[in-house]
Amino acid sequence: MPDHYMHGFGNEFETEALPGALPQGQNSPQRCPYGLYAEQLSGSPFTAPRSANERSWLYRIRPSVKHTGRFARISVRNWKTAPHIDDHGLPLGQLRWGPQPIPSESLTFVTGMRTMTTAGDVNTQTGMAAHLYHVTEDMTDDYFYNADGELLIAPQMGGLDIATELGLIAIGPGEIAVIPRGMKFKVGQSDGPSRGYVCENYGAKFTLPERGPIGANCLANRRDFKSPVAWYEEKETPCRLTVKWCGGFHRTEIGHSPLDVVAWHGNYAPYKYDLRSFAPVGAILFDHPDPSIFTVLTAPSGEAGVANVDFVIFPERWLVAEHSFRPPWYHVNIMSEFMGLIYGQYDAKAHGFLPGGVSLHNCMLPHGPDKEAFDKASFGELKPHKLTDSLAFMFETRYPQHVTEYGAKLPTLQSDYIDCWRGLEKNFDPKRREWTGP
Ligand SMILES: O=C(O)Cc1cc(O)ccc1O
Repeated sequence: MPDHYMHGFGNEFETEALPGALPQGQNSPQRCPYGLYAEQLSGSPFTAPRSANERSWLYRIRPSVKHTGRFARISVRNWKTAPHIDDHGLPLGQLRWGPQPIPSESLTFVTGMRTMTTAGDVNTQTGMAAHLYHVTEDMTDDYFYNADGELLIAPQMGGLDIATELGLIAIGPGEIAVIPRGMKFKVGQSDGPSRGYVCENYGAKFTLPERGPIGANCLANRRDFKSPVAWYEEKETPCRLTVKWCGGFHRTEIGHSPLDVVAWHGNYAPYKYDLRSFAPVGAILFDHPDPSIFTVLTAPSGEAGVANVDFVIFPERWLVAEHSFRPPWYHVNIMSEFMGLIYGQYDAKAHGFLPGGVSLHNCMLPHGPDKEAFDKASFGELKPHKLTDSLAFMFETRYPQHVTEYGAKLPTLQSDYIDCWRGLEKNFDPKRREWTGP
């Protein structure tokens, strides 16, 4: 199959599904080719600095005003939006959930969204929500857009075909897609039921982190991001468009597909990225560096170095550090960490943290390797070791993450999670500086 993507991050792309559909030399000609309508989709205010200014020009069969009619409010039960604090009574604690079985009921990407945590406030465009999704039904005539934020989608099981206004994106486990705020799309399954994780980012868009002294290469390289070429659906049959707006869901009935963009140019576009193309940089002599070295994408908050949300991965890599405790160290921090596992095992928790599961280490709650990982790392031979079959990730935000009622009541919540640290004993002996074991 030909690669129907254009490579690069934040590029100024140009693409047309019909030859000559893209107006030449101007954005808004008196009459567009093929009788198309010109429309600008702005992801930033007009006046945002050039480096953060994002907009695309869409040449479409009908303007978006024809893709919305009168709205009716609908309920999408388990998709919650910050500020949202449920009174479920779950006490403070480090939390972990096992994976959930794929439900037997019919669920689309929208109705199958289950919010685990919310943080910040959608009304001030700060914060995020962490969701789990289950898809068992395609959104054939159902379309959706999210005015509340962009969606970072990370399948854990089964693939997704995402048809967006700007083109088609296919992703599977190990890949992510990011759908910008305000972009219409629908989701189908590519190989049976799918489940995975979503970060809904209410804040400034995800961008690539600065590399500082690392230089011009490694981590997530721009060329590995892919945006789709133009594609359109000319469908003149009843369709529904659902809009999520400040936490509410609103539906409108239309007589055609809203995915009718025949050509587009600009830098406000959906994209996909294969997490296995991330080039990790790490400790090649000693110690365990801060996990920020594995930041794939960061959504800044306006305060330097303080992310609205970071998307961090823990990929396959070589562990070579000498005389060092190699797994994550014990940690108490201001940021709130939602973690998921796409496949394999995570080195700080070989058991209990399972693919499709979740752990939540909220603001200023201690966490770190379990007893088993501590013992292995403290007494294992420190020869070079390749960490294989492992892909975990973290949505890390400056805002505390509030667990929803749904998350609090899930039967997969592991009430014994705290016990993974129970076996950590007092080893301190003021008379013995060299500690060789219990
Ligand atoms: O395992 C975790 O919970 C996340 C984590 C990873 C790491 O490399 C260092 C600290 C940390 O909290």
